[in-house]
Amino acid sequence: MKIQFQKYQATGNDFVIIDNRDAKLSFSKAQIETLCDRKFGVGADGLMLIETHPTLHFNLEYYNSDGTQSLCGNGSRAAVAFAAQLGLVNGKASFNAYDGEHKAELLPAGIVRLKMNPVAGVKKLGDDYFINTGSPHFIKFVNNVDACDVFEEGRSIRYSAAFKPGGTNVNFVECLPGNVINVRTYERGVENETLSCGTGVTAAALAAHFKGYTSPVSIKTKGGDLSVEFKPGQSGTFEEIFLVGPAKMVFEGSLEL
Ligand SMILES: N[C@@H](CCC[C@H](N)C(=O)O)C(=O)O
Repeated sequence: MKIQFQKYQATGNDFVIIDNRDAKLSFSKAQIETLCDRKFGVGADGLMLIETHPTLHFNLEYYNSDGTQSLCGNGSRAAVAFAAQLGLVNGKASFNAYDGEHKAELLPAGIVRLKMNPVAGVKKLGDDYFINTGSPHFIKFVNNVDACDVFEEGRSIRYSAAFKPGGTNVNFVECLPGNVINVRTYERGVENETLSCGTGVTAAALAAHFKGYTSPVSIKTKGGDLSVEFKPGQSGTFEEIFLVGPAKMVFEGSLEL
């Protein structure tokens, strides 16, 4: 079967996106792994299918490169840019994702401002935090993020007993002056460091709030810059959370599966 796809990147988190509005396609775990493989397939951190929704602009099915599903913040921003290119949305978008409904806005220069769902149940674990921003995130504050062994230390926390059975994504966060943080993330489901993780930088910005950082927090990642806006509520809750940053089409093609 020949499939048309587009490849997008959103601050270096990269995705294969397929228009599946005719609901003809479904993928096995093995097919997703091959498609996302950087030697045997197109190569991506995840696969996204854009599907129809009865009341919203579209339904988004997101798969990590190992075939598991969760909310992807950067993927959602890329999906909104893709939907605009399809002519499905114009300026503002509403869609359903793994954690429910989202709204987004397309801003000039390819910037997508994605509304995240409210956050509650923040856990402080010693000097670290665990925050679910649609996907689970462990936040570890460090003095020098460039010196971190993100793969080894991230993988060991991801598979630790405390987070079984689902596991967690792991973010290493360095606080910088001027309301800026620098974040590196080990991603569950990719099982490696990615260049940026949207739900991860969102969780990192919310955790930084407990250290005095205020909305909007500016975030540096290996894949580029993002910002996170939020309103803190009672007892460690947050609402009106927005993840803002670029998303760009890289190439399009077709593949045989
Ligand atoms: N890259 C994503 C996160 C994707 C989901 C995550 N790997 C998980 O399974 O929890 C993002 O930008 O949020």
